[in-house]
Amino acid sequence: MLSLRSLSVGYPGRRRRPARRVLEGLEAVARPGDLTVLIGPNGTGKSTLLRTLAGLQPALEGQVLLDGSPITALDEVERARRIAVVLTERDLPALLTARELTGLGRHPHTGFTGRLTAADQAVIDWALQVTGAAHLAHRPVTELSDGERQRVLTARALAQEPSAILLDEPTAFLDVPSRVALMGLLRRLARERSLVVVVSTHDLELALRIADRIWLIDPAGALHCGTPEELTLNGTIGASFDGEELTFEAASGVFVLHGKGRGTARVTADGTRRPLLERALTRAGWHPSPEGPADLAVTWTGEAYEAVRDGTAHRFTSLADLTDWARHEANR
Ligand SMILES: Nc1ncnc2c1ncn2[C@@H]1O[C@H](COP(=O)(O)OP(=O)(O)OP(=O)(O)O)[C@@H](O)[C@H]1O
Repeated sequence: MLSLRSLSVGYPGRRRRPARRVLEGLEAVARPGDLTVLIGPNGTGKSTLLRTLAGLQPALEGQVLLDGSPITALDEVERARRIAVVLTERDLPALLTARELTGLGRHPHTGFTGRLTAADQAVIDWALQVTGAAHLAHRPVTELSDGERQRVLTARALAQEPSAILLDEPTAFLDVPSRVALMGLLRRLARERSLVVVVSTHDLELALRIADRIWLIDPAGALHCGTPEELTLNGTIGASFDGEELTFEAASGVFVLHGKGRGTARVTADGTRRPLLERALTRAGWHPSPEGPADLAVTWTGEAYEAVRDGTAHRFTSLADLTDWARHEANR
């Protein structure tokens, strides 16, 4: 269990530079077996918090406890055995291959000689395999793409076989299927190995779908903890991320952009055509209104789209023509 007790994080003052207190009075718990996802707008302090949890920078106040012991009481080797961290590093040691870099994760376990046993090699193979980096094993790390490097850094953390793993935006450079796969892997590892996993991301939609627990830092610096559904239902997600032109729609779990001059649109269509039509009309500047009167009614007849606006019917055989027209009408 990783616990935050009255924790304040930030940067101490130096010479003429005043101290910068980024977050204060944090109370939270990340349980083994859970995927805990840290979200929050830019600059709210996610990286600062993760670095503090990893012991890479001192807390300004309060404590971080791992299984009840303050992390400041652990010596460096013990801390490296128990906590792995994946930061958004770009400067990696030159001349190392991806496999050698992953092997560095074994160092806290290899003792004085640093020699890797067959068991260590097996862990390294496993870590490269599960992160989808096995094919990169012999490539120099300095020649990897951003996404490839991210996989290898994650492999290094797994090779450490820690009890807690902290990752700062590990999905940032990954393509969409790989993002989902990595988050899925982290959740599986949390469950199977009873690991504490705390991962930050800007991918709110994925976070809300996959996290067991969310830690949300709001723009005022308060930390909210709960399941994705709790934080959605109590309005915390909306209050933190909604903007003038963007709303988080709880039911669909996606952000919706709304334009100016929007009216309501009712869609009649079967199957997946209906939500797709609603999405296309939303993009065109209309607000879907499943029931009741609407400014625009669109019906899929089986052959064409019939749109009724101000008592006049218009017929479109293609969705592109319908949305072009709807966009024009929305701005009329
Ligand atoms: N070395 C530093 N010294 C002083 N202030 C810093 C330092 N590093 C970051 N900050 C400030 O601390 C605040 C939090 O930064 P942090 O990088 O933790 O935010 P974040 O939530 O991870 O942001 P992002 O989503 O953009 O990655 C920001 O205002 C940032 O300017």
